[in-house]
Amino acid sequence: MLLARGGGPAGRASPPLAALSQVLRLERSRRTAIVFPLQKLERYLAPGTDTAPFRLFQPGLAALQRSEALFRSGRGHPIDYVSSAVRMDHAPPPALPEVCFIGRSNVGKSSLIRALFSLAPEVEVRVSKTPGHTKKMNFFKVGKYFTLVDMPGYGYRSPQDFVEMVETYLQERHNLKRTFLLVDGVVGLQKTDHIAIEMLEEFGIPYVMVLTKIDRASRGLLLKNVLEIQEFVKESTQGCFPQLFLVSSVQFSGVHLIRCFVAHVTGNLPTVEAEKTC
Ligand SMILES: Nc1nc2c(ncn2[C@@H]2O[C@H](COP(=O)(O)OP(=O)(O)OP(=O)(O)O)[C@@H](O)[C@H]2O)c(=O)[nH]1
Ligand SMILES: [Mg+2]
Repeated sequence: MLLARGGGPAGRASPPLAALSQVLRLERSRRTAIVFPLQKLERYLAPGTDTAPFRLFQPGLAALQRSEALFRSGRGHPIDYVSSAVRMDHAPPPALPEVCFIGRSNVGKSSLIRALFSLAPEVEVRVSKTPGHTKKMNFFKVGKYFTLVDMPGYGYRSPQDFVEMVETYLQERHNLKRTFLLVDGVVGLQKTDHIAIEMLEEFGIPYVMVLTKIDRASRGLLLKNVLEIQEFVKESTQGCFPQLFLVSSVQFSGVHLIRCFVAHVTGNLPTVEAEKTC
């Protein structure tokens, strides 16, 4: 596997904590909060709470570093926006393993993708305060390893052809390895999220839930939402990975772990490494 090193072109600097080397300089507890935000919550749970799903995917430093290298552009390892599509026949050929990010308008899909790509500053990912900003499926190519798709949001001000566009994509995209369903960490699961979950379940598409904007939720609220969703996933879903992922695209918490999970599900990380613990 190619491990590209070095930064992108001069110009935009990477945000603090975008690179593991920056995180490793923090003291231990703060480091855990950034790399494994879900584990950080563990100590506030009542004794006897089932925390096994908190640690299903718990990569070691080598795996985290290997994944980060994939997300760092460099000579011989370009990371590029490829194209936007509203119809499947406009999508790029399904040549590489792919992951996509779906969720309600404004939940933070584009922001998370921007954070994932922060070590490739030449890649532009647009975010906006206004819901309904992303109107097309935006495809990004990470070297010769995988593609990543930023989807328009559902719910408020979603594009009219959303249902047709996204449903068709999910049903037809054979190289799709995992769907990341983003849920707002402050408000928890909403009615429209349940509709999306039903659709993923019905199509038999493997997915994983990501709680976003955790910097905005109090610890109590976050715990409540995490436990509720975890229970729901256990009792009512088949295709959802039992471990929730928590992210703040502003503070960078959870972003390194998602890079690693993307590398893992697209077959770019040896299984043994993904299973090793820190
Ligand atoms: N505090 C905080 N704000 C965030 C975070 N992620 C996104 N936001 C803000 O939420 C708003 C929406 O973010 P986007 O990333 O554009 O959301 P989206 O899901 O792509 O929205 P659509 O394209 O409209 O579907 C922006 O104002 C972001 O700055 C986060 O982790 N923390
Ligand atoms: Mg967007």
